Amino acid sequence: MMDNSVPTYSFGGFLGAGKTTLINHLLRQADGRRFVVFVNDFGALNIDYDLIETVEADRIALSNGCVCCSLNDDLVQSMVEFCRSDPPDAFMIEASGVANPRALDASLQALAQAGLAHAQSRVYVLDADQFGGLDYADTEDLVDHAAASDLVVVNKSDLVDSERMSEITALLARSAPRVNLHKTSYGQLSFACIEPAGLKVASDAAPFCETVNAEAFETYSFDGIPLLSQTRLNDLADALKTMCLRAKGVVRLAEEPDTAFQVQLVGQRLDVRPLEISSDRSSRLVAIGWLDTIDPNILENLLGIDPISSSPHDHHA
Ligand SMILES: Nc1nc2c(ncn2[C@@H]2O[C@H](COP(=O)(O)OP(=O)(O)OP(=O)(O)O)[C@@H](O)[C@H]2O)c(=O)[nH]1
Repeated sequence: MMDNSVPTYSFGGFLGAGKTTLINHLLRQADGRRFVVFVNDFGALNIDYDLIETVEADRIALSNGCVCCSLNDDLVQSMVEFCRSDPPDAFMIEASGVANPRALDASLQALAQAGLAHAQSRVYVLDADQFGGLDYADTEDLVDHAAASDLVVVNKSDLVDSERMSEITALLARSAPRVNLHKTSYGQLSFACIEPAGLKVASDAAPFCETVNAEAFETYSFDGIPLLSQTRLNDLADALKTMCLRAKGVVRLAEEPDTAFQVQLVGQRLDVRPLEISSDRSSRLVAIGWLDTIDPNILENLLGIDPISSSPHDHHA
């Protein structure tokens, strides 16, 4: 029975660590296999959905909640439907950047018992540049989440020197000795590395645990943003840097209205570049921060519209 069940790869990691980038890199190695990718964005708009490349993959968006709690049932139901009607070669689940990776374990165990799908490997992406920049308790959380995975991908190696990278890998080796480690830049990892056969260490089965700190975050989502001048975009970037942990979206500039630009902010690092994947969707932005750090009036004024939704994380464990 297990033979027919669909292998499932799950991807966790803090806001902006590089989960989507890694998944896209892995999808480019699909080699004829059909993947169904579940993308869970934190916020009412699923920006990642547009950023996942879909050469041979189906994308399913799970928005406005978190697979760690409120969306778990939606995810399981959708996986069951695929397994019964049109099973893919594999599932990939990108958890939102605020999810505890353990929260998927119970669902995957239930699907395995039903002979439908099973956890193939649990991948955790760590941002080498941001790691340690959060406060102590949050850094502990990341290490704890990493320890609950089979494989930790220490990403953004291009942004840190070798000494810093060695400190991070030494810390992980001490705190999470039973996970496999890979260092990457832009998620450039061979698919073979995430296969069980590619894992050198057999990790402990992580106990299911309901602790998530997701309610510590708030998010504001804006849809239908009018054309922005370059100056307005610069002011927006400055405001986001002071208030947010993470922002992402697609905007259009008055100076170049036919080009959609993707906006990516992780910590203080801002990246604005033309969107490679064509999108006819409206201009959108999601801003995520710690609770009570975002002033929505400032964003409303800069964007010229009200948020379509704002929420502290709606946490129902
Ligand atoms: N310099 C550098 N930037 C990277 C690397 N990997 C990803 N990025 C950039 O970091 C930003 C966030 O990457 P994503 O792949 O969207 O991160 P994510 O974990 O999916 O983000 P959330 O789902 O919002 O939590 C984007 O601007 C990426 O281009 C890397 O290795 N080096």
